[in-house]
Amino acid sequence: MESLYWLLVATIILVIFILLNYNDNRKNHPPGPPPWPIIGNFNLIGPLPHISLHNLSKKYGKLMYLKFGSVPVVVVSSPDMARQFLRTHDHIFASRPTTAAGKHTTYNYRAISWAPYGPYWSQARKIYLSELFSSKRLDSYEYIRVEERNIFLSRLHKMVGVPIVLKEQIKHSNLSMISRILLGRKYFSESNDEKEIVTLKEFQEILDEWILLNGVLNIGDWIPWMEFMDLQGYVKRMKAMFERFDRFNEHVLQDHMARMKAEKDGFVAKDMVDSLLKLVDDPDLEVKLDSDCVKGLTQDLLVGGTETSAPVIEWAMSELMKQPTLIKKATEELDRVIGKDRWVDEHDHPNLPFIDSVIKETMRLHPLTVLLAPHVALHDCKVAGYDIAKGTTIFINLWAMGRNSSIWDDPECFRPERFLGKDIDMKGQHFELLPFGSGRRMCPGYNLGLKITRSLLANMLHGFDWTLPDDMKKEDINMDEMYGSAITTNGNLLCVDSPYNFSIFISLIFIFSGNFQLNKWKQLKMLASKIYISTQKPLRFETQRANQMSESRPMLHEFMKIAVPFAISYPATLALCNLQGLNVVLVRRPQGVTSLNL
Ligand code: HEM
Repeated sequence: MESLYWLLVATIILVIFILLNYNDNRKNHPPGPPPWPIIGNFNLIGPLPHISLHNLSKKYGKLMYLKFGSVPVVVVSSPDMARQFLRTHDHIFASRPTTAAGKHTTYNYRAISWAPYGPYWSQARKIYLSELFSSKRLDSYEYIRVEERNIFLSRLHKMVGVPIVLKEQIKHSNLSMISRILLGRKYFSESNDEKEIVTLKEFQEILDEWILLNGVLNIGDWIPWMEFMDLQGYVKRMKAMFERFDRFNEHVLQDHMARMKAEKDGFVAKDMVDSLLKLVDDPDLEVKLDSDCVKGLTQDLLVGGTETSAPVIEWAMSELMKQPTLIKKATEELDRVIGKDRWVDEHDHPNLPFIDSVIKETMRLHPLTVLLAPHVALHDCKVAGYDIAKGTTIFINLWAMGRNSSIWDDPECFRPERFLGKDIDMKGQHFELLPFGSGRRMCPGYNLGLKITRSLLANMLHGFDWTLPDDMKKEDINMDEMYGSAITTNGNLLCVDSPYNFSIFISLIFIFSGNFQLNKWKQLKMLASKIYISTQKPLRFETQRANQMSESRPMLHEFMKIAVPFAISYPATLALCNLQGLNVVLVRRPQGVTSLNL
């Protein structure tokens, strides 16, 4: 009797499934595996979905049709098909699906990353372009990138010989850079002395959690009637993470609003939040902005600017450490083009084709967003003769495209030389390499992302030798992927070895007049640090008046903290100080001078 009951239930489910799929089955879909009732093809998707989909595409082809739960999904695994979706029919596929992440972690789709295609999204992209990503704006923030780059390099100097998790150091630098550009200053504390609303560690935890939760396959998004159960617990985590993120965003907003209120008509926008706030009452805007929009749009950039370059650089370094000959080639190029007496600047990048090829090769084998961000069809459409229904989610499998042997020779091998002399850029024009996507939804921050990535990677290679910790071999480098909206490694340990390249001398002249309150030792430390993080060019500071002196003191204190260990412990350093008037020359040579000469 009981078995008859279960047979009846199974038959009813089957009939409902057949009826629901009747219309669907009459369509000319791309090939794909047959779906199961309720779960669709979820049974074929493992913990790294891009790899499962890559394996399936070997059987079903470059355009593949699946069901994730009840949602139709098309997976694209070739450049010619990617072109169809991101260029030929871009206007149809420029929207995003509705997801729990969009609702619970981006102020109900007010951040543009999950915003549906439409007036709000297009207005926000225009604001981004004019306020942040235009060449003029990007140039105006170059000084911040240079300052933060130097602080990053000086932090590395301090860590000589100590195994570090590189990714964390780079994220720290990215976060500092992007916070200063967007928020005007860092709103997180880096040491116990500072009191901010979050510590660096807490803020990084929030961002990491955001990245993870915005990339997961949340069952409720695909099987809507199961949404309330939150089977994987992701929605609960989203809400908890968002509460912390919003507390931070709200604090930043209130801080900016207070200045705006205090300065009234004299208020001048100094950063992105200011610019957005000024637009809140703009009657000319097609879609009105409220404070959640300001927070959502700022949050998008904070995440995009912080959680992107770090994994790319970490992948690049992990690959390079496996092939030391590549590091040699990169440093030869840097020595030849940059020389040994300065850091690499942004305007040098066009002259560093090998470094550029390393970045392209990294993005080919380890694209950050392996399946791009999901796109969704706004209308029914035909692509390559197949029917694609309104509401279908499109995944462009960049990971599979990077491993396609009909496009790339020996695709599993990390070989930057393959890009040398080839006209393949990363700006969405060459569909075999789309790390930033292409078309309307392409990453708006690609230029900034590339500037930061190139600059940090080139200077890390230019300024330091890199080794693995003592007990580690090349084979032990962890290349396992951690899934999220950005794919990253587990965080390899690397050692910053000796500072590498600089046989140059640096001269620095401080001329102070008036009474200098700090003792001589502090002065020396200050100098050393200033010299240390300088761009290796002769540098001249003149401070004529006491008030100017006090203005520069906090900055000098900061330098001091950074450089003490370097100045006193680094053998190839000579500092000559004339402490009356503080006239200093510091010389560093790898094989030359061996003591710190006071
Ligand atoms: C190496 C660095 C970066 C990589 C590889 C990268 C990659 C991507 C990709 C693949 C997309 C999705 C494109 C699509 O849906 O077709 C995207 C979107 C986005 N990126 Fe980036 N990105 C980087 C840096 C940045 C930076 C520095 C920012 C901002 C400061 C940023 C902000 C955004 C935003 C706001 C979107 C959403 C755009 C939209 O939906 O219209 N990204 N990024």
